[in-house]
This record gives sequence, C-alpha cells and structure tokens, in this order.
Amino acid sequence: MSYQETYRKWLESPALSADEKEELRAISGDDREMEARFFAPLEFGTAGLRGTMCVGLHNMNVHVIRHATQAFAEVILAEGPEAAQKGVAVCFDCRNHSQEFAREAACVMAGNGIPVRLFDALRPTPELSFAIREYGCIAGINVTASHNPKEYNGYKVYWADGAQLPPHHADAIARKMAELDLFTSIQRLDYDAAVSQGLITLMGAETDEAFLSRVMGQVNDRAAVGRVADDFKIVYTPFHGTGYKLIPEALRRLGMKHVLCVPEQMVLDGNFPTVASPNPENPEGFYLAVDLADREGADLIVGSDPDADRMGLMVRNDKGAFVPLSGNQTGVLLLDYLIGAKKRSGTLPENAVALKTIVTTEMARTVAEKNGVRLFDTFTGFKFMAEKKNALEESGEGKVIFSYEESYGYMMGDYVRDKDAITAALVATEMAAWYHGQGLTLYAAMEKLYEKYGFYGEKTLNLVMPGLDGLKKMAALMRELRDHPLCEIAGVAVLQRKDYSSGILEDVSTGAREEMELKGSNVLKYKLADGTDLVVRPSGTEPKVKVYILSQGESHAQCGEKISKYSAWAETLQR
Ligand SMILES: O=P(O)(O)OC[C@H]1O[C@H](O)[C@H](O)[C@@H](O)[C@@H]1O
Repeated sequence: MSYQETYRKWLESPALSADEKEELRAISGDDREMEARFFAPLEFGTAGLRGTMCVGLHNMNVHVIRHATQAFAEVILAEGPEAAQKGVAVCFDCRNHSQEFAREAACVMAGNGIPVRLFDALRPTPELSFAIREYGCIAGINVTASHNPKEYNGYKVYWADGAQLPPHHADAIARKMAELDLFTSIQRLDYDAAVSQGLITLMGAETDEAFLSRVMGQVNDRAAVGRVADDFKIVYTPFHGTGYKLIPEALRRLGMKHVLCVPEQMVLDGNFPTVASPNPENPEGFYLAVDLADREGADLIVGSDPDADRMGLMVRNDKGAFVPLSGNQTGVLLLDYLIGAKKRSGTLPENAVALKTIVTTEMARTVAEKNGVRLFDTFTGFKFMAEKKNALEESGEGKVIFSYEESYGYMMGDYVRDKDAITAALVATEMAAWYHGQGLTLYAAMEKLYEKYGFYGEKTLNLVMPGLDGLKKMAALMRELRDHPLCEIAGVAVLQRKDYSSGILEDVSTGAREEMELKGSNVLKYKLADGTDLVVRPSGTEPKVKVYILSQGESHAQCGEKISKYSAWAETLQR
C-alpha cells in the first residue's frame, strides 16, 4: 500500500476519533509529512518501538500501541494457555500519554484473555524487569522513550527472564504485526470491565518494597558510608522522571544523611521543562544540580534519566569544579570498586565475570583481567547482556558481578535483566563515600586508575541522518564501507577488520579470515596499528550512524591527539 493509500485508510477508519481525523486532515496538503507518517510501520529497534507522538503509522499513538500489543498477545498465546496465564506486567514512565498507552496495552492483553499486572503509577524501568521475575510473568511491556526528547514515546517488550526481547523473538512480533490489520484485528476489553473481571490487577507499594529490599542487598560496605555520612553530601536529580522516589529512599537506607534533591526537577513532568534533553549523557542538563551542589558544598551529583535506567555522575575535578564522568569512566570505576569491595568482604565469586558491549572501553577488560576476573563482550543493549549472563550462569561457566555499556547503563545483582539506575546510584554513592573516606574524589580516583591500568580515552561521534533520506544514506554508508574495505584510516594502518554482520574477522596483512562468536548485527570494527579501536554502526534508537573511537596511549594528551585525528576522519563519513 502506498503512503497515500495508508493515509486514506486511517482517515476513513472508525477507530479514529474526531480529533485524530482532524489532525490528519490538517496535513492533507503536506506530502512530505504524509509520507513521513505513513511510508512504513515503526520497526522494532535496539529497544522495541520508538517514535514521535502523533497520528500516523510511523508514530506512537493508541492505534500503534494496540496493534503491537495484539501481535505480542498472539505471540504469547502461541506459547500455550498455561504460559499465557502467567500474565504480563505493564509499566510506564512520566511522559505525556505514557499512562494512557500503558492502559491501552493492558486492555488489549486483557481482551485476549491474558492477565495483566499494571503499575498503579509511573515506575522505573528496572522495577518492571524485577516485577516480571518476581511474579513469574511470561512477559512485560514498558511504555517509555527513556532519555529521548519530549516529543517521543516508546514501547519496550520483555520476556519471562525480565530482559527485553532478543531480535529473533522481537521479529516474531514484527511478523505478526505485518499479518494483522492495525484496526480490525484488535481484541480489547474496556479498562473497568477488565479490572472487575480480575484481568487487570494493580502493583503498588508492595512491589516497591520487594524491589528496594533486593536493591539494598547490593550494598558492599555500609561502614564506609557510616564513617563519612556526617559531612559527605550528594545532590540528586531525576530529570522530572521516575527515579524521584526510590533513589532518594535507597540512599537514605544506605545511611546517607545529606541527600539534596533538585527541587525543580523533582516535579514529574513529561515536558521536561528545565532541560533540552533529559539525558544524563548531556552534562548541560545538570546546571540546576551544579548550582545547588555549589551552594551547599556537595561532593557528588547523581542523575537518572526519566525511566531511571540510565545514571550519570558529576564529580569535582582537581580545581573543585563539577565535571561529568563519562559512562565508560563510571563503569570502569564501578568495576574496579566492586572487585575490590567484594575481595575485601570475601564475597567475590571464584568464577566472577564482567560484561560490557563491543563499543565500550577496553579499559574495562584491563581492569577485569588484571584482577583475575574474566570479561566478555556483547552487542549493544542489555537484552544481549542478559542473554550472556543467563547462559554463563546456567552452564556454571561464570558468575556475572557487573554488566555495563558506555551509554550510562549498569546492571548488578540477580533481580533485574536491564540497566538499573536505582542500584547503580546506590553503589556509586557507596563507592564515592569509600573514596571520600580516603580523601579522594571520584575524579582523583579515576586518575589513579589511569596511572594503574594505563591511559584510555573514548569519544562517540553521531552522524545524524534524519528522515527517509537518512535511512538510505545510512545504508549507503555501511554498504560502501563493506564494498571498499579500509586498509588505513587517517594514515594509520588497519590491522584487523571485524564485520559483526557476517561474524568474520579479517587480518588485513595476511587476508586470513576467521569466524567470531558474535554475529548478526550491522556493526564494523577496525583495530588500528596504534592500538585504537574504531567502531561504526547505525543506532538502533535514533536516526544516526555512530562512530566510536576507543583509544589508548601513554598519556591523556596522546589519547586526545588520537581522538582528534579519528574524529576528523569520522566527520568525512557524514553525508
Ligand atoms: O546506540 P543505540 O542503538 O541508539 O542505543 C543506545 C542505547 O539505547 C537504549 O538506551 C538502550 O536501552 C541501550 O542499550 C542502548 O545502548
């Protein structure tokens, strides 16, 4: 069907309200807008569906939510009646329409006879992952666009282990969606009817408490906090989102006496009025936190994104000014701290393992291996880390103590299979308190790690390619890099090329090829003669190709020079 036909189908459907039809009529003369909204359905990417909120096939609205949920329900029903009766947990964040979309998803599951446990109000993403496992649900749904700008919303799907669906399973939903008519295939029960029939039940404070008690089990060294609690101060911001309740509560339970929350950003608001982007990866959003921390003489700033799966830290540098720690740095600090704390308390498993993604700093490998801990790489996304954790632990091959990716995601413990800002904020605060007791800021602690393990520097360049043209440009760039394999980059020889799509590693000088364990993802990785790794991949969540520069050298200056050189090269890839 052409986009014009799909547009007309929507306009004529009785499923659309008068307001929705009005919105569509308003774009009738705008061909580009019509094409952008109706050229194709949204695809399941790194984290399920994500799009801007408006009426359209390529957007987030109740119709797309119902359609995806009908397809998901049929995938669940195919597992048999016993599996379906385990039910689905449904969660949502603070975004505009999130609660409405979550209720719609619940009503469609109920209409298919599948029981739903719906949160009574917004909750952090990791609490959903926990609830699926805790209540033995078959699956989960989360309505959130995580850290994206306010125009976006998203739909994440989880399976019984509490992890987001791996690609082969998500593909089954996508295939079902293609088979099912978006309007006429939907089986939906009204919310009140579903509640009165017991098909929708609510989760509330009891689930928070069960989750928090597991989170608190991740504390390694409460005494380290007790020793500094009188003067160690932190500032926390939830960026208007779901971390607002449980993170301050977890920090209080840790024994922190001075937790100052940024009042303007404690206000739940899907318009994120105080920030351009509610993403702890963007340090600009921390300006209110920095003001408060400077006024109050705080030592550390912790922030979580709107669905409280990402966590970011701002620390005082050697001049006393607040600077961001990158996700790579925070992960390295946490990994080193956790290994040390667990060794000190005698709780480090003998076969301890850490996980990171292929685009995360190699410094983590050095830290792990120098401490006798194995480290494995996965593709981007916690579904892959969850899969690896399950496989290693089920086979008895290893016990995962920490998993992380550079994009500010950290996972600890056994009760979640997704990134978890609640536990990460707790352990990062404990770690900062432990260093504070030795007169060190996290900034100083990071410098010591560089001296101990070697200098590393990372940078990610985003080659933004929006719209329909952008999709084509991204595909063309990846094709070109495959059709004309690079032998040198910015004048430096390429030693190895890894194509994670085919799973082939090629030695450039000998031409020898071998199969890698990881394959099936559109990612290219180059190992260069100066020790740098460069990775090129299209983002699964935003219209951009990401180029990751992972350098190492003898000093910060040397890493910096390499980063500038390869950044200049990466910019030449922008179409
Ligand atoms: O690099 P992208 O595909 O855009 O993904 C960036 C990030 O998006 C989400 O937050 C996912 O949950 C992460 O696992 C991922 O690292």
